[in-house]
Amino acid sequence: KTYTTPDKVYGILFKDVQLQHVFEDDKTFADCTPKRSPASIRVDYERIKRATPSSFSLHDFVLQNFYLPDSIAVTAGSEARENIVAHIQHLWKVLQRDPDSAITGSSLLALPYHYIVPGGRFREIYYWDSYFTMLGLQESHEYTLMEDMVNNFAYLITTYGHIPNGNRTYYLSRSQPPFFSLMVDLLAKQKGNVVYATYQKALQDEYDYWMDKTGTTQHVVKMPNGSILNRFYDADDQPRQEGYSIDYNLAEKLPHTAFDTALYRNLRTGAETGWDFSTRWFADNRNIITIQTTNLIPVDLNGLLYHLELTLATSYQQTGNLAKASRFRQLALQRKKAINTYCWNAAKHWYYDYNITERKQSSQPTLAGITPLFFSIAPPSHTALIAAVLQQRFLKDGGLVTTLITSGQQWDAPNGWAPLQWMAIKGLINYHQTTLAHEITKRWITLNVHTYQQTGKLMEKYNVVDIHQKAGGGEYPGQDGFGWTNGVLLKLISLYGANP
Ligand SMILES: OC[C@H]1O[C@H](O[C@H]2O[C@H](CO)[C@@H](O)[C@H](O)[C@H]2O)[C@H](O)[C@@H](O)[C@@H]1O
Repeated sequence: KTYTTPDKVYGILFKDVQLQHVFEDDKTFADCTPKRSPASIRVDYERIKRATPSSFSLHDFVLQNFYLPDSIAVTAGSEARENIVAHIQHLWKVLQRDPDSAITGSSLLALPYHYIVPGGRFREIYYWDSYFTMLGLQESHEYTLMEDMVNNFAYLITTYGHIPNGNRTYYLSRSQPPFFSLMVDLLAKQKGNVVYATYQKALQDEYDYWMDKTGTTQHVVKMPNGSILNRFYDADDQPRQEGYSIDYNLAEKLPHTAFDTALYRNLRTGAETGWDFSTRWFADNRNIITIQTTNLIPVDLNGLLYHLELTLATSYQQTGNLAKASRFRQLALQRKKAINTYCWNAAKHWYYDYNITERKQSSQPTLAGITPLFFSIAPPSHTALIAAVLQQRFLKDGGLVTTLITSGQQWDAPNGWAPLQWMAIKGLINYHQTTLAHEITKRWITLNVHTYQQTGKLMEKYNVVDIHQKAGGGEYPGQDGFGWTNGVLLKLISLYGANP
C-alpha cells in the first residue's frame, strides 16, 4: 500500500506550521484533517501568503482549512471515584474506536476492526501499549475486542510488512517493542491453541521484518562471537513529524559542522524503543544531544524476539512442520545464550544493554534489566541477586522507578510506568519471588488508586519517588485515559485485590 506523510502532503505549509508553533504540540497538526483537497489548500497557501504578506495569519489559515483533532480527557465525578474497577470498565467505551474509513489528506491509517487508544493526545492505536491494555480487556471479558485488536495488527503486518509504532502514516518508518506474539498467547487463553496456526503467517512476517529478511531494516547485529542479536532502527533520518520543531530545534543547537542526520535517526529510533526518551539511550547518560540508540543492543527487545521465536516454534509444531518448529527452538536457545553472554553482568548482578560500537555493556542500570525474568531467560541462580538490586535500587514509595537518573526525560527517574511494573512483577512471580512481587504491586496499586481518588484520572505515568507530585518530564504534558495503566491495574487487582 502506498502512503504519504503530512510533510509530503502539505510541503512548506507543514514546515511553517510546525516551526512557527501554530500549536503548542507538534502532534496536533500532524493529526489534523483537511476540510478540502490537500492540493488546493497548498496552492491557496502559497497564493494568499504572497498576495497579502502583511495581513496573512497562518493560525487563521489553518483553522479555516483543517479540522483539529480531539483530545480524549475523562475526569470521574466524586461518586465514580469510589469504584475504580467500574470506572475502568466504563473507560473502555470512551477509549474504543470503531473501524475507520480512509480520509484523503489525513495521517490516520484506517483499521478494519475496533480498537482501544491510550487517551489524551494519543488518539490512535499504539503497538506495545495494546498488549498491556489487553491484559485488562481480558479481565473485563472483552474478548471480541481483544481479537479485533490482534486482527488489526495482523492486518497492519499484511498491508505494510510490519506493525508501525501506531496507525499513522508518520509512524510507518518504525515499529515499537514487538509484543504481537504475546498478544497471540493472550488470545490463545480464550480461543485455544488454534490461534497459533491462525496467526502463523503474521508471526512469520513480523519475524522477517525484525530479522531484516528484505535487507533494508538494519535491525540485525552480528555480535563479536558470531551470534545474532537485534537493535532498534528507524528507516528515516528526518525530524519526527509529531515532534518536528523539537527535533529540528535540537539539531540547530549543534554547530553546522557537527550536524549529521544520524541525530534524527537516533531520536526516531528512541521512539521505536517505546522509551522516548531516556538517558538509557544517551552516550553521556545526561543530554539528549548525545543520543545513540542505534548503537545499543537492548536487553528487552531481545527478550521479545526470543518469545517470538518460541511462539513460531509452537505455531509450526501445531501445523505439523516439525523441521521449522525445531529450527525456531534452536534460534531461541541461541538468542538466550547470547543475551546471557552479552547482557548479564556478574559483578553488578543485573542485565544491561550492550554497546556495539564500544564493544562493552552500557554503564547504566535500567529497569529493562528485569525483563530476562519476564521472558524466563535468566538462569534461576541469578534470581535472588537480581531481586536484591531491584529492591535496593529501583523500589520506591510508589513502585519501581524506570532508571536511577533524574534527567527531565519521561522514561527516567522519578517516573514509573505501568508496562514496566507488570513485566517486573510477572518476572518475579515466574521465579517465585512472591514477597517482592506483592510489595511492588501494593505500592503501585495504592499510588494509582490514591491519584484516582484525588483527581478522578488514570495517568499515563506516575511519579513513584515523590508520590504526592505529578509525573513530569518529556516533551508533552502528562496524559490521562489511560490504556496501559487501566489494563495493568485491572490485571493486578484480579491477582491481588484492590487493597493488596
Ligand atoms: O509524540 C511523542 C512520542 O509519543 C509517543 O510515545 C509515548 O506514548 C506512546 C503511547 O502511549 C507510548 O507507546 C510510548 O512509550 C511513549 O513514550 C510515540 O510512541 C512516539 O513515537 C512519539 O514520538
